[in-house]
Amino acid sequence: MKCFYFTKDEEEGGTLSSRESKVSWVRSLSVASSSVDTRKSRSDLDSESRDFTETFEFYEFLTQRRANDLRVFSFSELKMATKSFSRGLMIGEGGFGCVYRGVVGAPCSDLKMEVAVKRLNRHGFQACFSSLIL
Ligand SMILES: Nc1ncnc2c1ncn2[C@@H]1O[C@H](COP(=O)(O)OP(=O)(O)OP(=O)(O)O)[C@@H](O)[C@H]1O
Repeated sequence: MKCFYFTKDEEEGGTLSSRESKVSWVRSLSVASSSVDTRKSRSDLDSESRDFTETFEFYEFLTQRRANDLRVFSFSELKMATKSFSRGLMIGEGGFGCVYRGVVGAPCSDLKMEVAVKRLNRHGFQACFSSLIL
């Protein structure tokens, strides 16, 4: 799992699509990072920025990691995937934080995947995920 720091400005909630299906993951974090829009300029990103995941620095980080063929999810995406870390979706708790059931979508597709999302305790603004094991 890969974890990231985020700012405290995350306000987005969200609902999940009703078109959810269980998918066996061959690799967690498996969606290619090529989905990152390489045409964005620094000024485009900075003018759109609301949190670290939308800054030019984070964008650079994503493009540098392109070689490993992993998709990096933003905190907003994981927050939405778990309905704002709903207690009703909590499936476990480890030494470093709680684990939630969630659903994430693949880019350019209606495919939905069930995942386990761990929200780390430190400041409460990091999260990571793996495939859901039932
Ligand atoms: N991929 C998963 N699918 C389903 N349930 C999971 C998954 N990962 C964790 N869980 C649930 O969450 C609980 C806590 O998992 P976690 O990985 O946080 O444990 P841990 O290794 O003790 O944690 P930590 O690394 O924080 O000490 C597990 O016991 C399990 O019930």
